[in-house]
Amino acid sequence: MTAQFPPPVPEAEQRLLSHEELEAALRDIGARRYHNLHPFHRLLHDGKLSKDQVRAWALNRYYYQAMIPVKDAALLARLPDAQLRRIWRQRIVDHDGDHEGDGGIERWLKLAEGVGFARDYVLSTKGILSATRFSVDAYVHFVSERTLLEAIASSLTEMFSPTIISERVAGMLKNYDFITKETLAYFDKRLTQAPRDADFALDYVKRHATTPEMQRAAMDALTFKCNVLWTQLDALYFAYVAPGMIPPDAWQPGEGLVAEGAPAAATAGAPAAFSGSDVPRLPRGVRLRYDEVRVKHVLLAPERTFDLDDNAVAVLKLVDGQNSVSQIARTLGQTYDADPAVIEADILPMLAGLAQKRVLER
Ligand SMILES: O=C(O)c1cc(C(=O)O)c2c(n1)C(=O)C(=O)c1cc(C(=O)O)[nH]c1-2
Repeated sequence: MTAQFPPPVPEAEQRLLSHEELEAALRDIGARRYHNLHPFHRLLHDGKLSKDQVRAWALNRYYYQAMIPVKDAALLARLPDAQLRRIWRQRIVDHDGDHEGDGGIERWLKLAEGVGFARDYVLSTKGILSATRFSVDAYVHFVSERTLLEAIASSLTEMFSPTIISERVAGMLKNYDFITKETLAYFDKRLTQAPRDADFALDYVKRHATTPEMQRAAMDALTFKCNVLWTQLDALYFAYVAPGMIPPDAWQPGEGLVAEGAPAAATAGAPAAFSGSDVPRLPRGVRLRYDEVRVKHVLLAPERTFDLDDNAVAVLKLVDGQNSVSQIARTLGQTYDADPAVIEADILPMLAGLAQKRVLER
């Protein structure tokens, strides 16, 4: 196939834009490509996502938050003068805080805990989508490798973030009963931090993009960054909305959560009791198997085997990640001609016991 010649660059794009024209061109990029336009955000803000889909967003976005100060440290290291470094270092403080328990990363962890995650699971980043990692890492590399002007221009998406943040906070509070103001506290500070940062970066770009090529490079950097944000939402949509193809090793609903009703301090310890509406499932790597030698069913977990009594086997055969505890009890009630309520009362402690041994989750 023959490559097409690139279209000739229109005259207007080759001349130096005034500061106002440059700002208008940058804003136009945001108006067409910022992630407020992405269908995943529309669903998120309009209350159309399930709790698990909101969890997937919170979990993946943690990686972005965690890497922002790494990106800013890479940029800081390239700034040639003390005054610029003094200004830029505030961004690192905003995210890392001045002491333990402070800062944006900590507040994002609170958000993730607020939707049910165990802190250690979020910190491990093991459940995030590869596409999240790729895009965020691409941002860090871009800032490390491109010109300072491009690195600073790539942060200009923040010009558009106060609008999306206000819309998101209002929409999520209105539409999800599991979201509280405390859960979303992360965004409070961003409403003042983002405009401050964006104003500085915009001023820098206007003053330092002194040729048409440099202005074009700044616009391309902002476009790149819009794509960094957009790609993360594409991946979330594909995995958790439609077609719902969760890649191997990425977070599966039910994983990494603190059992509902359990106090936060018990995070790393035992999961709390199940209720009838919970949908139990076997964690990744755990399987129900018939052991030919022992002539009985066992639960196979990595490097462990659990013996099961007949009742547990009957229940576990119905654990498929779809049936709730009450549905399982009803099916068993029909099979054994017994009262489902009595069965449910019997199996709830059994399920909690299995969860305690980490061979069952919801
Ligand atoms: O909630 C959002 O939609 C959103 C967007 C952006 C952005 O536009 O890059 C940032 C943030 N939040 C944010 O919280 C944040 O700390 C941040 C830092 C940066 C950056 O590029 O340095 N962008 C953003």
